[in-house]
Amino acid sequence: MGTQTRTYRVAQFFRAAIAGEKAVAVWRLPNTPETQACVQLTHGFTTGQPQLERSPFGFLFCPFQTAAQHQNIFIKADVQLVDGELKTAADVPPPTAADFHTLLNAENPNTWHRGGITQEAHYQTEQGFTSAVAKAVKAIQAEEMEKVVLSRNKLEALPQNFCPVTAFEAMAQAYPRAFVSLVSVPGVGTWMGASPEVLVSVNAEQVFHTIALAGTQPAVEKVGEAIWRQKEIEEQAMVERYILSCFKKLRLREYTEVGPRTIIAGNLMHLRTDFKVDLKEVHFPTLGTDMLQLLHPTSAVCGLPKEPAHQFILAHEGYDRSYYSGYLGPVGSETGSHLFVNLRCMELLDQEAILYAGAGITGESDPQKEWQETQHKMQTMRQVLETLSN
Ligand SMILES: C=C(O[C@@H]1C=C(C(=O)O)C=C[C@H]1O)C(=O)O
Repeated sequence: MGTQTRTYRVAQFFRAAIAGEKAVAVWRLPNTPETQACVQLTHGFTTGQPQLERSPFGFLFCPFQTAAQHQNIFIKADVQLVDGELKTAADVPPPTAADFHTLLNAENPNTWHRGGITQEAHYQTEQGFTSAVAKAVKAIQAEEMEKVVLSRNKLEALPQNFCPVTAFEAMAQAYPRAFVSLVSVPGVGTWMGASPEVLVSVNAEQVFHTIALAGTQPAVEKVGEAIWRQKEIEEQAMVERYILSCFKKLRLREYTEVGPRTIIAGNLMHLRTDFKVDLKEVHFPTLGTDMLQLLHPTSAVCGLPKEPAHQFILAHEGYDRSYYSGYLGPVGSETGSHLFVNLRCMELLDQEAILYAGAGITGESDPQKEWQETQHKMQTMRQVLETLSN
């Protein structure tokens, strides 16, 4: 009986990767039961602008804005865990694979990779956030831009004996419709989240998919009874328009558009419109890569027009978004590439987590309500931490 036929738990896989100083990703796609994981056995996981079509199987993890300390990361799936079984990529040298097997069979500690020395983090206060929102409203009323997404971060204590894989499992159970992930990269850090937002996805049948997601309110029992104000309707329509402008830039005219519909994301509801393109029909095999380049950061996390909104964020947000509102997900897999916006997420420090959330600001925004909205969005991760401390 060889080690290949043994089955492993996700926690074993994750802990072996951490003990071996390797980059590792664990994820579960929306509305699917399987948890998948991959580890890269070599170093050198920074990458340039992603090329989805030519990519080997792996996991992308990209920041809001690339900088020296926040680079695009690609975790090549040297070894993957599927239904408890290991699959090793053909190009992995046998001694390298054997070293990882040795680690897998050892008792490894419950820990995770930490980020660099950039953790002189600033945390946005209620006063700081609401005054940035008030400034944004003025700038929008002065027609300097139409919309800007302002966000903030918050430090929360981790429960005693916190285990990231147990937290991942709790998230996966609590949020079946979300993209649930746990990513840990040496020198970069450890992030986990339950994202409601597809950025770019191209499935095995070559169908491209993206969504316009915006507008937020606490979830009601019956989605059909949701009532949306003009502010949210317009805010979401801006995201739609932005996606359509990207299609136009690529001279793409054949797509399907469904929505906006009300969807539930944890304790919240959003408005969502789905756009799909059959890449075989339109003969546009690189649409995924091209749209990724044009879309990120979308007006759901940055604003409209993109440039002035981006500049406003850098000037007034008052902290470093790092990988929050970047994007992440598997690429080059048997089922295609599925990238999501890194939202409803947190970054793990030693004893604490940094939670992140933002809200779309328009000319009608009320600073206090926008602060409440970020509180509600942070609840997605806070609930997971609460479940684990009980
Ligand atoms: C910015 C976030 O969410 C985004 C902003 C939304 C909004 O402004 O209503 C809604 C969904 C997301 O596209 C976040 O969760 O931090």
